[in-house]
Amino acid sequence: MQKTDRAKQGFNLACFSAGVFDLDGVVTDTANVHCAAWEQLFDDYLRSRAQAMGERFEPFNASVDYPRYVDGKPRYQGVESFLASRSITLAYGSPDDPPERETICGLGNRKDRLFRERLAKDGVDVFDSSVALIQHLRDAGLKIALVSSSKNAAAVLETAGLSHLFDAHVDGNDIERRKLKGKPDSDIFLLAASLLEVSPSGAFAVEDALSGVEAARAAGYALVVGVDRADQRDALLEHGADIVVDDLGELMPDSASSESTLPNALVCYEEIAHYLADKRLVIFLDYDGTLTPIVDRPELAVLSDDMRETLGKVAERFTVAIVSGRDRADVEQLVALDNLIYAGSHGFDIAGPGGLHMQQERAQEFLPALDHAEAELKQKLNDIEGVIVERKRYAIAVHYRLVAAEHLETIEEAVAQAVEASASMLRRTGGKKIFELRPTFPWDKGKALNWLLDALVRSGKVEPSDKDILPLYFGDDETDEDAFKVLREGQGLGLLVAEAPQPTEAHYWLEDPQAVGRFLQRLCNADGELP
Ligand SMILES: O=P(O)(O)OC[C@H]1O[C@H](O[C@H]2O[C@H](CO)[C@@H](O)[C@H](O)[C@H]2O)[C@H](O)[C@@H](O)[C@@H]1O
Repeated sequence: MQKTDRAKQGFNLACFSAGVFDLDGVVTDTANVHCAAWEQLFDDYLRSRAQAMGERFEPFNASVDYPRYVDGKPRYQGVESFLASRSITLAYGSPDDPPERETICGLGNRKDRLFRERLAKDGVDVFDSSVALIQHLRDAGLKIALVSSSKNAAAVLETAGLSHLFDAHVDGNDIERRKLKGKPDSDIFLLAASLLEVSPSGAFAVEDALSGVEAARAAGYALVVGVDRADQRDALLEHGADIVVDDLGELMPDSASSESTLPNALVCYEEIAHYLADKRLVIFLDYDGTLTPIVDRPELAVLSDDMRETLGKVAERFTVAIVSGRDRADVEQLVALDNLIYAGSHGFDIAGPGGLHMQQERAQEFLPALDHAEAELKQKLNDIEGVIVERKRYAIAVHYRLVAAEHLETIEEAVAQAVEASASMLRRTGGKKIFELRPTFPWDKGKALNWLLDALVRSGKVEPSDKDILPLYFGDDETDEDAFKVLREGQGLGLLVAEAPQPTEAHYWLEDPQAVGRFLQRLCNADGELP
């Protein structure tokens, strides 16, 4: 599925009370006009300086210097920051300095003259999809503010005929008048929220500049949307964006499907956190596809150091159980944290701190059937390139991710025959490019989750005191649906990890393991009671 569809289906900005939009590069296509003006200013200046000093002229690099030193910052701050990167120090001067004066303010004013000349010549191009989204959100009752470091923001809006879209403005003139700090400081985002009379924790912010997403994140906005106009998706995420889109049209709800879409857990974090506030959380996490991305071979699914650190922090605050289709010993070794509970083989084998232990006794009865099926499958599938027959204590996974499509039928047939030959001891289940043979004994991740909750209460590890115990289960695969179903029928929240919302028993979705990490970090960073 295309990235566009993914975002469109999952994020409902209308669930916030307000939104704050940057101008240049988000609403109007003026970031490139700014960039061109900066380039002209610095190239002229650096060239004449190099000539005067007999040095080599090294031009402004629009794709590196603009995002790093200038984009999103107030004019004089941008001049200072770029010149510092070239080890050039100039007197600050005064905002009244004429454009010809060699001061920070003089150069800033020169850039402004160049920008205005370009604007007068070329006019303002508008991102129609951004305007349509803002109009839609206004119609849905949201308050909308504009934040811009530019002193030209009002002029740009006026020229584009867009002033009516915003309930409040904060721009470069406010920064100067109120002595605010520019982006990446949080000042102007905090001011925008206060002008709208909302808390940043109930609002979202939209930015295309690295300094901008950083500023919005620092101000505590519930959701920071990065708009990637310059091929810098990863950098936007690193600087604080929760999600990144190429175009704001991706966030426009599709009237045909919006009612049936699953809400995104990061977008609705505040809503979830309020619900969790007076509960005692127990956190269940699947491994493959949830804590690690899906990769070609099982042994390559290695937990990142960041995720391990996050899990460690979560476990300091909440009870955490890893519930995996893998063998318990395997997943224990991959996660390598000793204060967690591990449930392996889809919950057939459970162990945790304080002597917690359970192995389905009846599972032993299925071992001969599994041994037999393993031998049969290995023998039949031996010649098919790419097949992996992964024997686990209480299951066999037949992986076909690396197999050419023409062999799939043969594999499926061999699996069906192995099930048939097991005389009702084994059943086939599915997963991500795997067929699994599992005992017909009625046990799955959902039943394991219930068993664990009871065991935790019995052992006193989780006290059913004044707070309700609330399980949160994160999973990405078919076998996790058993757990989601238990939560939907009882209490708790299921969070599906998937590229896009899909039919599920889960309550929310998260895009990938990185989003799971971000959600967990927010949970464990929340002060005192959640949120
Ligand atoms: O319950 P889980 O912890 O999610 O385990 C489910 C299966 O995960 C593994 O297979 C899956 O991940 C592999 C590595 O990314 C991938 O190559 C494979 O296609 C996926 O199905 C694991 O190997 C299985 O044993 C688990 O049952």
